[in-house]
Amino acid sequence: MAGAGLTPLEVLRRLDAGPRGLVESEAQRRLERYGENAVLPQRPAAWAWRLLGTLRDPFTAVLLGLGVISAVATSWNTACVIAVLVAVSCVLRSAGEYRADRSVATLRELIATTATVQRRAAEESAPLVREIPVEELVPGDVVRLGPGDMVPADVRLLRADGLAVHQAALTGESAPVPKRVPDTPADLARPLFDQPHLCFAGSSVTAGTATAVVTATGPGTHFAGAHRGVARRRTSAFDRSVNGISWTLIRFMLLAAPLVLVVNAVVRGRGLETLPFAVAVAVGLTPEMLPVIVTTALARGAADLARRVGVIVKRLPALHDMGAIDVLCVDKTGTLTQDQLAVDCYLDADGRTDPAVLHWAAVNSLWTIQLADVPAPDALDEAILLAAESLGDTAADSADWVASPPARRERTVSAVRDPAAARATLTDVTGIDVIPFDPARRLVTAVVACPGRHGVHTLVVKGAVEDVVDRCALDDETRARVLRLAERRAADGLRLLAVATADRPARARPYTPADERGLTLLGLVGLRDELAVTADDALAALARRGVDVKVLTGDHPGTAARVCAELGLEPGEIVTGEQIDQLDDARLAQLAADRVVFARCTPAHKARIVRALRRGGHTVGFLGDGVNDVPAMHAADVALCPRDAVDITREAADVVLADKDLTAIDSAVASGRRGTGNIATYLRIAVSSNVGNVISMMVAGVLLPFLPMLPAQVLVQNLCFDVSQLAFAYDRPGAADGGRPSVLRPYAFSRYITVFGLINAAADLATFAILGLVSGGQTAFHSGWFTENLITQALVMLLLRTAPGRVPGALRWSTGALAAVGLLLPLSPLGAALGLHALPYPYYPLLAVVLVAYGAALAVARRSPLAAANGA
Ligand SMILES: Nc1ncnc2c1ncn2[C@@H]1O[C@H](COP(=O)(O)OP(=O)(O)OP(=O)(O)O)[C@@H](O)[C@H]1O
Repeated sequence: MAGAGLTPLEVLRRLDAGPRGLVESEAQRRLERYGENAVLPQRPAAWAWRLLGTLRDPFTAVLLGLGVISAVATSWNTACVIAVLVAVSCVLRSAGEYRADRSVATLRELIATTATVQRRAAEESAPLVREIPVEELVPGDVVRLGPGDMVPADVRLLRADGLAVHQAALTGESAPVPKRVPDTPADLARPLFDQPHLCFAGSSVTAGTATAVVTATGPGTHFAGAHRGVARRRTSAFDRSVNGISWTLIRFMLLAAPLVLVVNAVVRGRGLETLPFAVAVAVGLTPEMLPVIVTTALARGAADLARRVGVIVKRLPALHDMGAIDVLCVDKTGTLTQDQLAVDCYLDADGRTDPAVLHWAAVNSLWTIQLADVPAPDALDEAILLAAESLGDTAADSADWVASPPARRERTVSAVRDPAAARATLTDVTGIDVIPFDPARRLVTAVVACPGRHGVHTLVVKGAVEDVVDRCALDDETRARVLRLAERRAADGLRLLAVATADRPARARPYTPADERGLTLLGLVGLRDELAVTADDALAALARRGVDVKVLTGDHPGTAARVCAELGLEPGEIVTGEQIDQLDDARLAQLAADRVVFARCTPAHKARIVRALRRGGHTVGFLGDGVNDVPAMHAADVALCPRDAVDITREAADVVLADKDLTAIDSAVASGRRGTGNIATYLRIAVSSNVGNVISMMVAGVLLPFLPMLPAQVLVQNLCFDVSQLAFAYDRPGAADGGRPSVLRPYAFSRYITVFGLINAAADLATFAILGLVSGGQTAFHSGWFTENLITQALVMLLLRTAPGRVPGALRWSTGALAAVGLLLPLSPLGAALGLHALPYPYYPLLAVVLVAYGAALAVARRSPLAAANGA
């Protein structure tokens, strides 16, 4: 970054900006000059690129390879039909992807990230802090950063308190990096990303707060310059199942061609002239419409979810993963509870009501909000200030900051902007410093000066009871008594904080966590957090769908247990963060699978539990709303958050829920299962028919003195079948499919296609027998088998759907058309060009008999356990 060694003032001067922020009209001019602050270009890819992109698909690559082999063997017919096949599948796929991308982009706009910026209406006006879309930021803007914010552009810090940022997307380093405004000139020998006073677009704030000036936006940022794109994702359930099955099929295809060659050579003594036929058989096995079906089925599901329940799916494969989850981990606060807290009690160490405890908690809250420049105050601090005000506590007069939303945020920010005004409301203490809240320490400390106590600074600490008590000078008995008191109150479902203070000689040096020692315990504050209204219904619905819910919280075990019990979730024995630290990965995997509630978890604990569950073979979703949930969200197969979660959480989420309505999760799971059900139906039907055909071709190749079907006929039949199967993207899978997690399992899938493939081959062989009876000629054989093949495939599409009920219109039309092509094409001039012709009349009633028998066999096999193990 040019100017890394400049002082803040020099940077501001160079940017022609000031610490009070830009004037709106100037910001507008700069926006026109520098363009939008979009780190990653949002422009849709051009058609040509989109088409070329579809060639990267493994099925297409194999088809192209087979086309090249055909061309080399001068089998131009086969090569041409393969080229048409590839072209049709690429055009359909890129059209489907274009539509899907457009609808996902529209949905993403609904959850666009904002930045907190300080600007002025006119040169002489007071600065106003407000939220603007990130794209509207310009160089010279003064921005506020707080926990959970994405760093919206490259910035230079003007002020920072306990700031730590996660810049893995830029440096690959997973631990948060502390950032501050150094007292001494910058050390230019340090790498740019290690400079303490610079933060970069693409990183996010994990703790602390800051005010900073924007130095570069959009394409000018280091993130855009490095072309790193978004951080690499872990392999998801989608990758494992759909891609796993694709590769199984590709291996199968690559085996089929040599097998046909060998069988024909050994049995019939045929040489390389069988090559085009062998290639056609391999092509016939390819479910080349799979990518089109996947995109269409998932995009339809995502659009439907957004319309019906306001759920936004940011990545289409995540919808498949929603259908696959069998474990959903949720944090407690703000997810199962409303995070709208109210103070219930304030007690001294002996459990007696003591207003002084609330007073000091309020001092901590007030100065935390003030000094830490938080973009939005914590619900917990708001509740404490409100309670202190109702108690008439002078220190909390400024609880008038806490107005009802949405005015709340605006008012808080303007109060922060004018510290003199805020200080006037505080009659007794003055804030000096703050050590912001950190979910790993579970504490926040405000350092204040009390009137009449010159030369003394008072540390006011509030936080999780165990963590505060650990830092207090207490004898064992008092310590045990306080912890017992906390346990009793937590069992009532209260969220508890301990409050402690300590005096230190006044100093100019900043305070650090090392100063939080030898404290004097004042007592406990208990807060009540109402349950989310939809939480119990949502948990019950998930249980019905076979999804286990686990609660991973930073809160007290007692509070977590009580909340779960109230929601009808049996908490069982609770595991704490401390216990997790004692376990190796294997034991944690076992424990994670068995237990329901995990309390006193740090962000790292939550991520470890999710990883352990995944290693144990579970497909795991994580629903969280706070910055402390982000590592676990990254570790999960699919990450969910409510729409009002902090920026970084929304950025990490794959699925964003409308508001806090948790029942929407059930709709997303159902929709994911529907999409996967349709994909599985396509795969089952396409592949079992194809496998049946390959078996028949092998047998016919051995029995007949000629090729059972010409290569071009195989390929045309395949094309018709593929196109008709696109209708599966619009199918409604059976109700039973929604009752359990839907994962495409290659092994169960292989068994299914073998059984139904054999039934299909049996129908083909019966047809061969009829054809031998009515006409022994090669052309009649080809035509007869062509017709039978398309009609049996239409039949299989109708009979092997998972929902035996009403057939949707798209499927009725496509199967009707497929059967019609099978019957009529041999009679048409196009059929003649393909080497097909009309069949002798006795063939048709005999074919009808085969079709009825085939239908009956399918209906019987469908009810067998083999059909239940359908791979999805
Ligand atoms: N603003 C705060 N000031 C002081 N202590 C806090 C504050 N916020 C949380 N704590 C303490 O830290 C603990 C952990 O908080 P954290 O935010 O990690 O999780 P949580 O909000 O309790 O639960 P969940 O993980 O379910 O969201 C809390 O239980 C509380 O004791």
